[in-house]
Amino acid sequence: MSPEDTNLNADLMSDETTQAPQTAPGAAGARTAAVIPAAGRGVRLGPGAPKALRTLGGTPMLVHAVRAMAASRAVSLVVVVAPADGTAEVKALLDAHTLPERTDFLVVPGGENRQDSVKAGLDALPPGYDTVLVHDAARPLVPVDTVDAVIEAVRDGAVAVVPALPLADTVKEVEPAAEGPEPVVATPQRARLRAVQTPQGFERATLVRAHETVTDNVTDDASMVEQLGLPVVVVPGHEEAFKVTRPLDLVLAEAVLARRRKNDGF
Ligand SMILES: Nc1ccn([C@@H]2O[C@H](COP(=O)(O)OP(=O)(O)OP(=O)(O)O)[C@@H](O)[C@H]2O)c(=O)n1
Ligand SMILES: C[C@](O)(CO)[C@H](O)COP(=O)(O)O
Repeated sequence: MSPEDTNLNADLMSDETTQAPQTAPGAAGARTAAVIPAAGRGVRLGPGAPKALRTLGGTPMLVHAVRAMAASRAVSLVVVVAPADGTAEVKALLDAHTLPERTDFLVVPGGENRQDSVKAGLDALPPGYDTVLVHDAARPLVPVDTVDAVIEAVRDGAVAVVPALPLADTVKEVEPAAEGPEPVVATPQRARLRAVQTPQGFERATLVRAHETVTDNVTDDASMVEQLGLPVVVVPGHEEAFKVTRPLDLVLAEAVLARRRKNDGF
C-alpha cells in the first residue's frame, strides 16, 4: 500500500507543545525525519481504542507525540506508522489538529510488531534525510530539549543515540518462575544501568542496515545497531519522556500535562 501524503500545512504550533528552540541543532542543511510507530494495540493499557488514539488532556496521544517531534526545528518530516486498518482515520486525525507548517507528514500502515512498523516507516522515507529519529507514539510528552540533544549527538558523529535515565530502583536478575518465589541470579551494578527512552536517533544508513539484518522482533532499535557491532551512545533522557504502558502511566501523563497547561497559563 502506498503512503498517503498528508502535508498538513497547519498555521500554528499548539501551545501544548514544549517551546521549540530558535536554532536547529547541528549542521546547516542536514535533514532529519522522525518515524513514529503508532500501530500497537496497547494491550497492557487495557481494553479500548488503539493506544496511540486514546486521549490525553482531550487530545490523542499520537497528536502529542507528533507535536513533540515537530517541536524540534531540525525535524522537517514526520512519518506516522498507523494501525494497518486505520491509516485513513489517522490521516483525518492529523488533518483535524494544528501542526507546524514547516513540517511535512506521511501516514503509512504498520505491521504485526514494533520492528515491522518501524521498518514500514523507514521504507517510506524519501531520499535526503540523513538523520532519522524513531519515537514511540506512547511517549507523548518528551520535551523538545531531549529531541534536540539526540539529533545533535547524531550530527556530531554518533551512528546511534539513545536518551536514557539512571534507575531509581535496584534491579535483580532472576530465574523466571511461573509461580512461587523466583530465585535471584544476580544484582547488576545500578550505577552502570540506564532506562532507555525515545526518540532514538540514527545515521539513516545504519538504521536501515540494522532493520535489514536483524529479524528477530526486537523492540529497541538501538539494540539492533548493537547487534551489528556498532557503537551506541546514551544522552540524558527526561522524566517526562516516560512510556504510557499501563493504566497508572495514563494518570501520570494527565497530571504532567495539566501541570504544563497551568504553567503556560491555560
Ligand atoms: N505492531 C506494533 C506494535 C507497537 N507499535 C508501537 O511501538 C510503540 C511502543 O510499543 P508499546 O508501548 O509496547 O505499545 P503496544 O505494543 O501498543 O503495547 P502493548 O505491548 O501493551 O500492546 C508504541 O507507540 C506502539 O504503537 C507499533 O507501531 N506497531
Ligand atoms: C523502544 C523502547 O521504548 C525503549 O525503551 C522500548 O524498547 C519499547 O518496548 P515495548 O516492549 O514495545 O514497550
